[in-house]
Amino acid sequence: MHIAHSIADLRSALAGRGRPAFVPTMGNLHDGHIALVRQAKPLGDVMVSSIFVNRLQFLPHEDFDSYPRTWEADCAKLEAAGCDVLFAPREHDLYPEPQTFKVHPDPLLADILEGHFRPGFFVGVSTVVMKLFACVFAGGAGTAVFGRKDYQQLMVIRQMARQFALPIDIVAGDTRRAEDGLALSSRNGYLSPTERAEAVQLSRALQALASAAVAVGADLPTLEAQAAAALRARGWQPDYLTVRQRANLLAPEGTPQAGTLVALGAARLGSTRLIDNLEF
Ligand SMILES: Nc1ncnc2c1ncn2[C@@H]1O[C@H](COP(=O)(O)OP(=O)(O)OP(=O)(O)O)[C@@H](O)[C@H]1O
Ligand SMILES: CC(C)(CO)[C@@H](O)C(=O)[O-]
Ligand code: BAL
Repeated sequence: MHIAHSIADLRSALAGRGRPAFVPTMGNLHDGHIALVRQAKPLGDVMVSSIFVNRLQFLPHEDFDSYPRTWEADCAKLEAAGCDVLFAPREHDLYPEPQTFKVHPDPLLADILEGHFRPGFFVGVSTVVMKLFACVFAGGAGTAVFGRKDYQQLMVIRQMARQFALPIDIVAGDTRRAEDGLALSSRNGYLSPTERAEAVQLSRALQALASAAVAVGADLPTLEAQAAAALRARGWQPDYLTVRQRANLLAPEGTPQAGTLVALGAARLGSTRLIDNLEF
């Protein structure tokens, strides 16, 4: 596996290697990331991953400084999974001057849910992903794989690729879970043992919300409030638990078609903020 820290080194490592299949990450890799790498590998001629903790997508009070950085273990996992080129720029390699040009996604999609509770988050994500794409796909077309766990992020990136006519196929990877059902996430490492045992309740709450939502005469706002109250009673601080249309993340209107909805949730357990979702 070739490790490139600079854009110039990345481009020379990729020159003449064909179409990249790309998996961007913030490192501290777990089996969810590695599943994306394995899924991406046959989708291109050269498998590229990136590790970059992107300051632009963190609010000042968030965990940019404490975000887990596990460089040696990450390299070993990527190499074992068949990654050909790892792009790991330092901050000044990717942002040699202040990034004043930014990608501003559609507020209808990006200022709700995650974007409401993390203002500016999707500007930071879209900007860095556009820049990573410019670095990795300099030679032309390819494929990039993103996890469904970050459901809204996947939708924002898809819309960005479509509206900018980027020659990049955006492919979704399923959410990998621990045995108890907790979605794997780098931030799970912040949980105490007691919190870790409790953490699966977020996905259970989404399952219960989804089941209740399909009952005849279900009143979604009431069910959503009840789902949040049930988590609050267990010691969580929910940001949202909600049922939305998969197509646009807006609230469903009328009687939705089967298989068009998604339950999404974000909640804090102690100081750890977790997200999850369930299509139904
Ligand atoms: N459990 C998972 N299964 C599949 N893909 C995942 C999973 N968790 C994260 N991903 C995907 O991996 C890519 C990189 O995500 P990231 O490095 O932020 O990991 P993360 O575990 O989600 O971290 P965080 O805890 O910071 O949200 C994203 O496309 C994300 O959706
Ligand atoms: C896509 C991404 C690598 C951009 O920093 C990040 O948001 C992530 O890891 O999901
Ligand atoms: N997993 C998406 C990146 C973030 O939470 O900052």
